[in-house]
Amino acid sequence: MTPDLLEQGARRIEERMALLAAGKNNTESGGRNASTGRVVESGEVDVTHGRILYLEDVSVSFDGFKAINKLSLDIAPGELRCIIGPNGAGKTTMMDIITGKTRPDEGTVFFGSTIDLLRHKEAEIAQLGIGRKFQKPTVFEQLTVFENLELALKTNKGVKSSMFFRLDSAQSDRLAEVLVTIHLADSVNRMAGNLSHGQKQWLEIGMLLMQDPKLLLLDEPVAGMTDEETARTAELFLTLKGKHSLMVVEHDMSFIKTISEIVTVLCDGSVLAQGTLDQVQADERVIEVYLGR
Ligand SMILES: Nc1ncnc2c1ncn2[C@@H]1O[C@H](COP(=O)(O)OP(=O)(O)OP(=O)(O)O)[C@@H](O)[C@H]1O
Repeated sequence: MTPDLLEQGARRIEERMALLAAGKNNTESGGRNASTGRVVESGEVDVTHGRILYLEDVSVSFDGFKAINKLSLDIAPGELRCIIGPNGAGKTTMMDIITGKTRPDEGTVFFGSTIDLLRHKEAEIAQLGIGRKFQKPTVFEQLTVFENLELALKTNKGVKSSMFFRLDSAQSDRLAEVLVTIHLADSVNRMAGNLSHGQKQWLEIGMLLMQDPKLLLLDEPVAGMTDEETARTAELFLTLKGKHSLMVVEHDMSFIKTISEIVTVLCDGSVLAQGTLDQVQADERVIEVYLGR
């Protein structure tokens, strides 16, 4: 993502924060900025409207039960958005819809302003630059940290080209950079199976980073981590913010407090509240359904 686009994203977040500070809790997906008319190169996501992800009036039912109900939200380029909400609120289903695993019954889901995600299959969406990390780490335990990261570059390649795959110098540089980012530079030759739970989570995030995703969806990334690992994960996410857009679903409020700018509260498949953590924590409706009295 170019500094130009990141600046636009940052501006959009600042505008949102100013709105929120003024007490205008914007839970709608409206408020589109006028296009700057910037020319978008092929392979790049068009964020000239200040959005990398845009959902409008999305609904899906399972056996007549509305798991997602007219859900609208959008995310700015480079933003780190936290999503909270009670069990069954629809957080995972929302990620399933964004990544093409579940098709909604109705609604709009756009990546940037030109890519209609509902027209793409799951594998294509990953290739477009949306990476997803599930709650449980799924690294290759019998391979080293290095091999896991190297493997992440081979995915989506044919068997033959995978066999003869060699890192070029740009890829080697990227791998070295990712190792530092995920705090595993000292563990490059360790078997992934011997890493701690937190380190496995970081390695899996590193595998996603090897593909340089524009948007990362992270489902309960600090569940099961020690306090120290959680603190380092917060550091990691704050490093990623700006370079990537992140959507983080988490129940750990102290973690959310460390990393959050805007927090979206989902309930019954739609946005119940949105704002800074202090704002949503003070919202009676959020206290009622999620945070408890
Ligand atoms: N494939 C499915 N078939 C039937 N019901 C489903 C399916 N997927 C999700 N649901 C239901 O939709 C609702 C939303 O589930 P979802 O997993 O998205 O919630 P969540 O907010 O991620 O919850 P949690 O915090 O517990 O992970 C739940 O009531 C769930 O049982």
